[in-house]
Amino acid sequence: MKIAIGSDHGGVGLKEAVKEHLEKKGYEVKDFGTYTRESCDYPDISRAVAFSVVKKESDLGILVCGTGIGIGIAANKVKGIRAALCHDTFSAHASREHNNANILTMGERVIGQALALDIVDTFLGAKFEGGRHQNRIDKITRLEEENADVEEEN
Ligand SMILES: O=C(CO)[C@H](O)[C@H](O)COP(=O)(O)O
Repeated sequence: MKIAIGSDHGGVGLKEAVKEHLEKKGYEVKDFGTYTRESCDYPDISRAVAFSVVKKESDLGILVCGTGIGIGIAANKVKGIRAALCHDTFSAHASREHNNANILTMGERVIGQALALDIVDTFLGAKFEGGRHQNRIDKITRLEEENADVEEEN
């Protein structure tokens, strides 16, 4: 399985830990940066990881910033992305099983590394259940189309 990862300066420590963890487990990891604590803008990283996922170059993505919030908000602007902020394992498996999330986001300034790695394992190990949840995902997808219609009207 190919996993795209990325972070801003506020999440680079946890991103590096996630990368090492995944590589040890045999995942193919595509790292979109950043690589240092030098300040950068998280939407640039969201864009790179989200595009890798929607273009199917990667199966799933993992994004880390200080809180996990901004980097997820930006990723969710990309059509086809369902980024889920998870700081507990219940949310991590539910985000896959119910929401078919394709990007996990976390905040390095919020949770410890051991919990974060459990969340990563839980997210990657869970599967979308389909059924009634597929109808809801289809409605989310239709919202993206409606947004495009609104843009055309203006
Ligand atoms: O969590 C974040 C976005 O949601 C960023 O990591 C955070 O805003 C960066 O802050 P600063 O520039 O003060 O280091």
